Amino acid sequence: MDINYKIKDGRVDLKSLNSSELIEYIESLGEKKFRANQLYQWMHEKLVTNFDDCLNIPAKLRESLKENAYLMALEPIRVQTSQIDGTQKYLFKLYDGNVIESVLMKYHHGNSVCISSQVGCKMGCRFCASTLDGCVRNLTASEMLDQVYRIQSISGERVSNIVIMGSGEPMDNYDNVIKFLELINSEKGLNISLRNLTVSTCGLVPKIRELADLELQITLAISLHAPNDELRKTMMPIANKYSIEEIMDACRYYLDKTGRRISFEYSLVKGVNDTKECASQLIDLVHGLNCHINLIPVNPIKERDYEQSNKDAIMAFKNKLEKCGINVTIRREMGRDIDGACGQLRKSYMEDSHESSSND
Ligand SMILES: C[S@@+](CC[C@H](N)C(=O)[O-])C[C@H]1O[C@@H](n2cnc3c(N)ncnc32)[C@H](O)[C@@H]1O
Ligand code: SF4
Repeated sequence: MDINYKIKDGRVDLKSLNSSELIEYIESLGEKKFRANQLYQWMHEKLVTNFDDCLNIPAKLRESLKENAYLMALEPIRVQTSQIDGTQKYLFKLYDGNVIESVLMKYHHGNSVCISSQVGCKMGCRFCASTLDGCVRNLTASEMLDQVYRIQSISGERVSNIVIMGSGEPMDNYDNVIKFLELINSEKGLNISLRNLTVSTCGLVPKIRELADLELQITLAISLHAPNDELRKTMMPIANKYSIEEIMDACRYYLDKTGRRISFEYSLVKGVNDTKECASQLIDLVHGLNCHINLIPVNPIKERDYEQSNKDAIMAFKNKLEKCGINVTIRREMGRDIDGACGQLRKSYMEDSHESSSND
């Protein structure tokens, strides 16, 4: 696996190392293996953000770690809490000044965190705020982990589900995402079951197949949004590279390998993909596949002209699918009062800071 663990002034990104890599690193400093186990526990179980908080680590080793290694800790710069349902949106500053967003959603079955996988996104989907300024960089495994760790520490809420559905295309940052899955699932860390993890992709077919070969018990969510290639190309540039047929083949492969039901995300846009004809095509497309369809009333962004389908059209679409025995839900809008589509909080923060710096 080609992951660059060096970060910030060439120091080693300790939180991205699994326990055997950490042992190897600590032994390379001339220290005993049990120190690595202690350190792993401080980082991934006790969720410390500072070497000085690792109380049973000798001061000499702490100093050496400060010099040679880096303990990834995101800086929370804004937290918005919904008065309606308690959903919280977090803005975090990264070590290089970039900003990302994550969301904590509270459900009856537990707390779910939606994390970002990249700073921005290069995929260019027309409805999405995350892609408006392109992709700045991939997030490291430690930066993905720390979104969960910080949210759990700040909110005091135990996180049981994670969806990689924030800004970025996880399959475009494949190695770091796989490492994140390994670490978050680690028994020595938060030990979150892979069954409680969802990776959402716009459909990078070769990576879906690579992921299937790992036979992990995670849920694969496909951002489909259109039932035919012609329409999909108007909404998502990736449709020019991979056809829906190729995506469906990859989904069948994923299902064969993992036994996991596939999720499809379908954002309903008024007059674009919410017609009876689209519903019929979608029914034909998923016929016989063990899947679930999540209908999302599109969240309009000011930079684009897409409008949300009206309630009647959404219900008619859902009913048509249901009549054909398809598992379908309409995604509940979480945190409507603090809303903004995914990526919008970051975008408005960037615009505010740009404005205030140009007014200085
Ligand atoms: C932001 S993406 C991140 C994961 C991955 N890149 C993908 O496309 O699946 C997560 C989900 O949010 C959806 N999404 C993005 N912008 C949206 C908007 N304005 N309204 C509704 N859903 C949106 C995407 O289509 C996708 O299903
Ligand atoms: S929907 Fe996903 S793939 Fe498309 S631009 Fe947004 S983050 Fe990227």
